[in-house]
Amino acid sequence: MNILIKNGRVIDPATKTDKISDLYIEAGKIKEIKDEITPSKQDKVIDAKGCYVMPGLIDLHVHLRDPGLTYKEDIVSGSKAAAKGGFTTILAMPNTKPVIDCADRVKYVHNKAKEMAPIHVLQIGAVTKGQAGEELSKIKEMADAGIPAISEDGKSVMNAGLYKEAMKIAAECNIPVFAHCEDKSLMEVKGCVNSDEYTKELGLPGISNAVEDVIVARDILLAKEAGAKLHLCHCSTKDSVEMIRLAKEEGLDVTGEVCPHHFTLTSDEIDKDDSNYKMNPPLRTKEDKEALLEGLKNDIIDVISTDHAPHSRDEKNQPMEDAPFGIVGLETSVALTITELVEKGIITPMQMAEKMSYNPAQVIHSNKGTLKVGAPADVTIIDPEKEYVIDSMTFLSRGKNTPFNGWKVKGMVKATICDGKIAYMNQEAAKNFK
Ligand SMILES: NC(=O)N[C@@H](CC(=O)O)C(=O)O
Ligand SMILES: [Zn+2]
Ligand SMILES: [Zn+2]
Repeated sequence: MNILIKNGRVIDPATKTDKISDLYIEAGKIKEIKDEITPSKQDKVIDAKGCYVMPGLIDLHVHLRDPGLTYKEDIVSGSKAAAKGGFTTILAMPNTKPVIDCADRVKYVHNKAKEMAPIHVLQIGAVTKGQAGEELSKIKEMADAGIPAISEDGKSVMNAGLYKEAMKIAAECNIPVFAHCEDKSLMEVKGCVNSDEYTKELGLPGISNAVEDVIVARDILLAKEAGAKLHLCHCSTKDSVEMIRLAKEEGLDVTGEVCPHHFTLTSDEIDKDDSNYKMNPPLRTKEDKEALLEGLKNDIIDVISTDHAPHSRDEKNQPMEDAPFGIVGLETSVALTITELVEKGIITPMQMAEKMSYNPAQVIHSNKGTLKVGAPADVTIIDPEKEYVIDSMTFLSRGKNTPFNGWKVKGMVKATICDGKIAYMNQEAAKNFK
């Protein structure tokens, strides 16, 4: 099937293109971008007037919960939710049951995804066996099986010597290390929200900035000595941003990601009785959020990822202290990025394409994230003017745990095309789809 996308605003960071054009997809590849392309009879035509046409979005940080925790999500439900959210590639974190720490488990995810997912799913390998922090997992074997990165996400590897060994192996395999930065020994017992005046008033135990910051500092120093490429997950504090700035200034191979909830909400907006405001790291102060926004604006922060962390209703339906950390994000990320960042003039649409597609591709040394002629036809079409109200009941994800239910937002995914095939098409858009 050949697809002609008409009259869209084609935004491609790789070629520095930002122009109203037609884009033609043939045999799964980008064939041509021109002012005006005339469709032949058998072509599918998508009217993209008023829409961004971006390289397919890439989410470096997703929890698919498969294997073992599929009551929360699985590869099929998660990848369908991702396609609806505009993503053509997602990276799955290895904190499943069992943990993904050997090649066979990587292959299980890749094979199931190839068979059943509408988009590309890449499985990340754990740093240590069973994420127990004691013995390294089979990193080389997993690298041969195609992992794009290693990560202990959900926790930090507290044994710095062991972590440095892992970093050296990752460097040899030419894959990055994705770091979840958290020193649990620094947080209050049952810490569940940021440590500040407001949460103290609420009587909730806290997680201070240092819980994150000391490990960010450590991991940058370890990566420097190990010669590894380090990607810092879900940065939430102002000092994280500052340390990434310094690392970059020094020429280290360090990148940072921020999640929509951290650039949208602050700790003083937490509803004490709603654990959908509980995630790790926690919502921080206005000062931290400002630093994240500044980091996004001046490109210290390279990547916007979701940290999509689905949990069941029963699990989340517990008091703040007892509920698990995490919220879903695949189906709200584009709207929050447009509403909070693009509309407010913090980043340009070009920067949005960089942080949600081109830069994530660069982090994992992928040739995706571009609309160059000849590239695989992974394309996302977004209507930035479309206003709607977020309704978690319409999510394709099994997880409905979001603090953004009922929020009025702007920016809707119209279509997601993966390898030249329609992975998702918005109902309304489908009506005009010839
Ligand atoms: N972010 C979260 O709050 N939760 C994640 C773990 C993680 O990303 O650290 C999860 O797996 O549920
Ligand atoms: Zn994490
Ligand atoms: Zn995570």
